[in-house]
Amino acid sequence: MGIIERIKEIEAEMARTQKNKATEYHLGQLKAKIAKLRTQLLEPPKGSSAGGDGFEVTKFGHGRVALIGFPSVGKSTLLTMLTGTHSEAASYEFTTLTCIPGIIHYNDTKIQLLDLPGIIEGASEGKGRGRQVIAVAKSSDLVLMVLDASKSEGHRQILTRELESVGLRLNKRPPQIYFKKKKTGGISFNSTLPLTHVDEKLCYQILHEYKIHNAEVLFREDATVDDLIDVIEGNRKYIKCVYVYNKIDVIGIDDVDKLARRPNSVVISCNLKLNLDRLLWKMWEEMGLVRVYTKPQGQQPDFSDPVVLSADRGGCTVEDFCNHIHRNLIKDVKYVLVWGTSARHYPQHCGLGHVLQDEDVVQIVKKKEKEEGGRGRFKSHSTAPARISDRQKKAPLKT
Ligand SMILES: Nc1nc2c(ncn2[C@@H]2O[C@H](COP(=O)(O)OP(=O)(O)OP(=O)(O)O)[C@@H](O)[C@H]2O)c(=O)[nH]1
Ligand SMILES: [K+]
Ligand SMILES: [Mg+2]
Repeated sequence: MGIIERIKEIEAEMARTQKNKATEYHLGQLKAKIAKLRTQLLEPPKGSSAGGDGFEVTKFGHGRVALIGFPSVGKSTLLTMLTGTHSEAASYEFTTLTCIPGIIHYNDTKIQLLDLPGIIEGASEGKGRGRQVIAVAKSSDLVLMVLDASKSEGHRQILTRELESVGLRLNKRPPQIYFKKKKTGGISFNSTLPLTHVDEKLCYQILHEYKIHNAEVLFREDATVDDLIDVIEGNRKYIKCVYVYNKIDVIGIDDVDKLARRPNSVVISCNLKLNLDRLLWKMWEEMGLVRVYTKPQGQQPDFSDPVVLSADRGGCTVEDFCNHIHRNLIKDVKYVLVWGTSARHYPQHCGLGHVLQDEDVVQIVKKKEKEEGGRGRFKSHSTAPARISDRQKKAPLKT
């Protein structure tokens, strides 16, 4: 029996099983069995080469965004509108067959947008090009789930399920469960609060299913069995997702209004060029990019060329910023001067641990500069940056 058939069989058994206190342990065990099989399913078949199907696109820019959706919802039309790169669009399904990259220039940053083939129910099991598409989604910083505003809401659920079943978690944070495998000592199970979904016995049973007999488990929130399995599997990918309802030109205003009010959703029409600026803004917000402008001593910063940091990718501290410029820079840094929203006063003298915010301006003061020149600390940074964003204007500038 193949893996997919085994998953189907266990799912059928779960559907047959009544949910109550007595069956809770059995159901938990079945869930763990399915999770293990799904992980097996994700492993590339032996002897298969990774290349050749047109899906390998090199990462480019400051972030990667993937367009995921059913066929003919308007993904390619959207890529063409936002990036200027042409991607074939047509009224028949599966027009797009590979991964097509484009670049969005926004707020002095470059964001890679990827057009992908449509996916259908069963994609996670290999239907269509589902597996490849989902692999690209996993490599992204943000998923734009494109939906046809005139079609049923069921599409969103089906897509979410497909992505979930291969370990993608949309708009969720990792469960607050500490889990560490040990060599000896048995299983220690603790929680910092009363638990309503999982007890010690259930936890043991799940761990047993994974043949784990020595481990430390600490629940820091009232997590579920599924959360526990996610933590044990350890290969889950937590990605932000914006739901993009396209084709609002073909539905009534009341329906548009309802969709627009859903969380993490943006309504657009590619045909009428409606609300695309709002979509870009939302995309930018969700990516959480932090632009930092470097100010050479005595000069103005180059406001067209920021160092772009992100909490998800490497962090936003002064140390991350320095490492971004040059890997050996850090040992020469004495302190930095910061102008911008992260600074309490302008300029603020900050150490390596200081967390920078979007549109901060940073001047690096090196150890030897001070020693060699013997210049006064305050004279050396006498020029304040000329362009300061509206948010930064709230505090006065030192010159
Ligand atoms: N009414 C309306 N039609 C649209 C809109 N955007 C795209 N379309 C049409 O929808 C059809 C499908 O568009 P595509 O961009 O090819 O859709 P896709 O999601 O890339 O499709 P596949 O590549 O086949 O998965 C085309 O006929 C588009 O002209 C829109 O805002 N409103
Ligand atoms: K199409
Ligand atoms: Mg397409």
